[in-house]
Formats: sequence, structure tokens, C-alpha cells
Amino acid sequence: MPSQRFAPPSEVPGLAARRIAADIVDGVLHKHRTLDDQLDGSGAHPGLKTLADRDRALMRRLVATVLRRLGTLGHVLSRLLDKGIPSEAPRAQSALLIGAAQILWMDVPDHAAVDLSVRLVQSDRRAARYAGLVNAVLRRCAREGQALVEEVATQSLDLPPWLLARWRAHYGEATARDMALALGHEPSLDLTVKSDAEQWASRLHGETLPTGTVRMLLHGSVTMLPGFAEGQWWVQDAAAALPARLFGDIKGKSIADLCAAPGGKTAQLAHAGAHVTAIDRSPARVARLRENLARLSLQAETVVADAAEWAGPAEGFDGILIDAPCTSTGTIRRHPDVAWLRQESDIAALTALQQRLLRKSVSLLKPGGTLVYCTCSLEPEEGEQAIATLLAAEPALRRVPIEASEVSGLSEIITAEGDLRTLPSHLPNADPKLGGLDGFFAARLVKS
Ligand SMILES: C[S@@+](CC[C@H](N)C(=O)[O-])C[C@H]1O[C@@H](n2cnc3c(N)ncnc32)[C@H](O)[C@@H]1O
Repeated sequence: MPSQRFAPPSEVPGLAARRIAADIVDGVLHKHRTLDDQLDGSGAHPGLKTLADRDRALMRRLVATVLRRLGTLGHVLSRLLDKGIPSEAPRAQSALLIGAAQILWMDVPDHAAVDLSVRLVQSDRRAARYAGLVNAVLRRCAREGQALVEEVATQSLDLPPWLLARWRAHYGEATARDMALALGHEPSLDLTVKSDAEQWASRLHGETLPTGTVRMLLHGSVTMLPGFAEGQWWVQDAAAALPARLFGDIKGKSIADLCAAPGGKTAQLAHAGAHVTAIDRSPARVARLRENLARLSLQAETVVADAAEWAGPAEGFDGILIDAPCTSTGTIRRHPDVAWLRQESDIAALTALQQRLLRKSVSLLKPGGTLVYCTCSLEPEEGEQAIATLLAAEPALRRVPIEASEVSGLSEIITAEGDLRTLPSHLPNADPKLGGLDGFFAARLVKS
């Protein structure tokens, strides 16, 4: 048996998880690839299949922690490196980021974090010569890093400046800071249960939120949790569960879900007894939606189409839900890559698509029918302003304000106009991992 000292790097426990995490961080920062793309489907990292469940969960946490704290990590490392992060050796950069993230925020012994990052650079041709530097910087990070983090704790460095500037302008300085702070924490796992939330909360060691969502901390794999295989619940952020409820009683009504996949809201509508037509333009995502509905034993008609061009049935629908494609800046807690991949210029293209979908929905709606429009964006152009533009152009539509009583009395999530606006800083909890909501906007309109 070769001794541990001479073992090839791939045999060191935990190294494969760090290498894959480093590849995925590089993929986001240098190749502009999303986490979803690198973690699932045909573009997924080939090494993922070789990882045990535990290592896969660790790898995901590593990547998420680096991306969630990227600005702060940049500050800490720049203070510890005389000449900045070596730019010609991306692996040295990702090894430093991953090592420092473990030392500062994860439950990994410092010596293991340093050792594994050194091994990462040693096994990379261009980065190997930085092994000594990585070792020295990470050891210093273990001694001095925490104080460097505290130095910038209130500066919201973990958001790109353009996004922070927009949030300050729209929500005000104090709220923007609270939102940025909330994004620094790993989010809870939120489940929408078919029934008996209290019983599921107790079985899953979670809690029931005022809105009925079951909230818990995830340790391990979602698919191994009780109730998954039996189709008793689905994963859905507590804020994402609110828009579909704004239709009220929909038993027996026809509802078109125009941007439906992977089907969280379709499942809610079908479970509430509506006849749902679920449309999405992505065949792969519609396949996922069908799988999800099959697991949940729920039915919906599915259509692969561009909803803005879709003719629909002549009789129209009682209700239309548009969960429109958007910048997704409200989901940065769960998808921290969004903060670094999105650009301000994306907003204009998305608002144009949102208007096309909104205008189309008017012709698909029966007179008296209800339109619920929502986005998981915190940008007013994709929420409040999209509805103002629509109402100015479509006299047949009027807003039906949402009452706090419809959202379990949470008046802080209702705007003066009667729309729903949730923020990452809403629903605070003494344990920040159990607090917060995705940022969502929703408005309810009726056609005369
Ligand atoms: C925010 S996601 C929907 C999430 C979904 N409603 C849920 O609750 O699980 C937006 C979806 O819109 C789809 N999409 C984007 N443009 C579309 C279009 N023109 N027509 C139909 N679907 C579209 C995307 O493929 C994506 O699945």
C-alpha cells in the first residue's frame, strides 16, 4: 500500500470535492456559466457522478459560500496578498477563494482547508509555482481573516456595485443594507406541502411559517427526505408560494400557467383543483415539469410553446398566471451566481419579453377573468413599472389590490398600490438561516 504521503492527489479525501468546486467557481467567474447549467443536465460537471452524496453537498456549499461572499473574500485576500491575486493562474485564484471561504465561514478545520487548497494548486501546471504563496496567505487568513471581514461587514461588498446602487435608489439605504446582509446567509429549505403542514414540520424537524410553508435546514439530499418519494410536498420558497394563491378559490376553473416549468406553481394550481394548462417554451424544462407532476400525482395539460405567440383555446381561460422570465435578482440567496452573471443591460430585453407575455395574456383571458403576474426580480422595471405600463395600454384591465389577510396578515409585503413585494430581509429569524424570503413581485388584475 502506498503511504498517504505518496498518494496521488485524487486519493486524498475531500480533494475531489474541492477540485470540482474550483472548476465550477471558475466556470461562473471566467466562463459566465450558471450554476444550474454546471450542476444539472447535459452540461453538468462530469466529476459530479463520482462524488458521494456527502461530498456533493459539501461541494455545493463550497461553491455557494464563495459566490455569496465574493466581494468580502476579494477584500480579505487583497489585504493578505502584496501583489493581488495571481491573474494568469485561475486555479491559484479559485484555491485561495475556496480555502478562505472554508476558514472564514465553514465548519472545516483550518489546517485541512489550507492543505487541500495547496494540493489543488500543486496539481495544476500553471498554478503549481504558487503553492508556497497559497499556503502562506491561507495561514494568515486563519489568523487575521475574521478581523478583516468585520472591517467591511456593513459595506455590502457581496453585491455588484450596479445592483447595490439600484437597490439603494429604489428601496433606500437602510433596506438595501438589510437585503444585502440577508443574502450573506445560507438559505433554508422551504417546502409546500399538500396537507398537514404541522405534521410535516415535526417529521422533518422544521417549522411552519405563518404562510403555511414548512421551513427547515437541509442536511443531505432532498430526495432522501420522508415524503419526497410519496409526493407529499415540493421544494418552493415561501415567497414563491404566494402568487398562485391570489386567484382565490379555483376549484373547477381553467387556468393557464404561461411560464410554467419546472412546475412549482402549476402544482399549487392543480392541487387547488383547477384545470391547468402549463405552457413553457423549453422542452427540457417541460419534461422536468411532467416528472415533477407525476411524482406528486397531479395533473395538468402541458404545451411546449412560446407563450407570447400561442393561440390558446377560443373560449379563453378563467385565469392566467405569468411567472415571467426575469433577471432573478430576488433569488440571489439560493442562486448566488446570479449576482455575478447578470448585467444591468439584461433588464431592458427582459422587460420587453414581459410586456409581450402580458399583452398576450389579455387576449387569452375570458371577460371577468383574473391575471396574476409575478417575477422573482427586485428590479422595479420587472414588477411595479411593468404593471403600470400594461394598465396604461390596456383599459380592459384593472388592478384588484391584494389584502394583507390573503397573505397571512403579512402587511409589510403589500405595497401602497396593493401589489405583493417580498424582500430577502422579510420574515427575520433569530437564526438567520431560518429567516428571509426570496424577492418576489406579484400583481392581480381583472379583465372587464
Ligand atoms: C421563472 S421560470 C418559471 C418557474 C415556474 N413558474 C415555477 O413556479 O416552477 C420562467 C420560465 O419561463 C420560461 N419561458 C421563458 N420565455 C418564455 C416564453 N416566451 N414562453 C413560454 N415560456 C417561457 C422559461 O423556460 C422558464 O421555465
